[in-house]
Amino acid sequence: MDELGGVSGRELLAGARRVVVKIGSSSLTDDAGALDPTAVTAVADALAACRTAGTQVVLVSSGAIAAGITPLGLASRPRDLATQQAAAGVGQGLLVAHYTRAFAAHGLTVAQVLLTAEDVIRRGQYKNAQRALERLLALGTVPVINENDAVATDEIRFGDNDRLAALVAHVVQADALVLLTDVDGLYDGHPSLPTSRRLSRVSSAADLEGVVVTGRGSGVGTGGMTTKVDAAVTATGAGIPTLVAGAADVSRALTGEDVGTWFDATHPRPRTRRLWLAHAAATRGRLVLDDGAVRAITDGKRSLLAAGVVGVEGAFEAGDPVELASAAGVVVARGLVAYSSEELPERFGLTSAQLREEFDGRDRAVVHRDDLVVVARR
Ligand SMILES: Nc1ncnc2c1ncn2[C@@H]1O[C@H](COP(=O)(O)OP(=O)(O)O)[C@@H](O)[C@H]1O
Ligand SMILES: N[C@@H](CCC(=O)OP(=O)(O)O)C(=O)O
Repeated sequence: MDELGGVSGRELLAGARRVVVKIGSSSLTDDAGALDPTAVTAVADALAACRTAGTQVVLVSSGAIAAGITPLGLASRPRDLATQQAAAGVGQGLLVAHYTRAFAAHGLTVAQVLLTAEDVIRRGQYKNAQRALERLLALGTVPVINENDAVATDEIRFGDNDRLAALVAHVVQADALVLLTDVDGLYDGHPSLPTSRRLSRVSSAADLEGVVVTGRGSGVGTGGMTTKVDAAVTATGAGIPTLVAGAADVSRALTGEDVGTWFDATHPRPRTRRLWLAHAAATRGRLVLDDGAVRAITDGKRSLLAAGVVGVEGAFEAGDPVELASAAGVVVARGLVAYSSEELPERFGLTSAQLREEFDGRDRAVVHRDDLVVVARR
C-alpha cells in the first residue's frame, strides 16, 4: 500500500482494469524447442480467469518461429532471418489456432494482431494501432499480438517481444505489464548459480546496482533477462508497473501473490503523445542547440526558438520527430519539429521579431513545448 492507502504493489493486479501479459518462446516450447500446446492452454486458462474477474487482457505471445519448426521438418530453431521468417509464416497461424481453441473453451474470442516496429514508432500508425486495439477490447475480444516476423527485416525488427510488450502497454494504457518467462523472476546473479537470489521488488534504478543480468537466454528465447529489464524500465518510466514472473506461476501472478519481481512505476503517467515521443518515436534528424536554448527547454520548460538553434543534422520534414542536442552532442530532448531540414538553416539565430520581418509575419517556434519531451538533464 502507498501512504495514501492506494494499492501500489503487485496486489493491484487483482483489481486491474487492463493488463498486458507477454509470454516468451521459452515458456511455450518443449525440450526440442517445438511448440508445446499444453503450455498455450495453461496461459489461456489463466488469462480467461482474469477476464472473468473483470480485467481486460492483451496477450503478447512469442512462439511463431518455434511453432514452425516441426511442420517444416527443421531440427532446431533456425538462426538465419529468411528461415526464421518462413518458420514464423507457418507457425503464427498454428499458434493462433491453439489460442483460438483454448480461449473458445471459456467462451472468449481471440483477435490476432501482428505489428511491425513501424506500427509503434510512426505516430500515424501508433494512433491506428491504438484505435484498433481499443475497439477489439471494447468488443470483448482477447487480442493476441506478435511481431509480424514473416516480413520484419533485421534492421527494423524488435527480435525479442519484451520491448514490443512495453510499447503495447503504452499504446493501450495498461495498468500493469506482466512478462512471463522460464525463470521465476529477476535474480541478483545468473539463476543457475546457487548463490543467486530472487529480487522481490525493484523500486528504483538503485535496486538494480550490482545485479548481474545477461542477454543470454534459454536457447529458444531472444534477449534473455536484459531485454526484460529494459522493457520494465521503459514501462515503469511511463507509469506502468511491471512484474517479471515464471509462466508456471501465471495464475498466482495475476491475482497479486508474492511471486516474481515487481518493478514499481518510477514516473507518473504522461500523455500518450509524450510517451510516444520519449520511448517509441524513430527520430529523423537532430537539431544542435546553444547553451541558452538547452537551459530554456530543460530547466525553463520553454519552446525551442530559432534563436537558439546552431545546427541541423539529417534530412527531415516539418512534423517529423527529431533529437535536440547540446553542442557537446548530448541528446537532451526529443520533439516534433515545425520546419523541414531545408527550411531551418536560414532561420538559425533569428529572434521572433526578425523571423516575422523576414518570413511574412510567421514566427512559430522550431519545437513547441507541447511537442517536446526532455529525456536528459544537462
Ligand atoms: N539475473 C538474471 N535473473 C534471471 N534470469 C536471468 C538472469 N540473467 C540471465 N537470465 C536468463 O534469462 C532467461 C530468460 O530469457 P529468454 O530465454 O529470452 O526468455 P523468453 O523466451 O521468456 O523471452 C532465463 O532462462 C535465464 O537463464
Ligand atoms: N516473434 C518471435 C519471438 C522471438 C522471441 O524469441 O522472443 P522471446 O521469446 O520473447 O524472447 C516469435 O514469435 O517466434
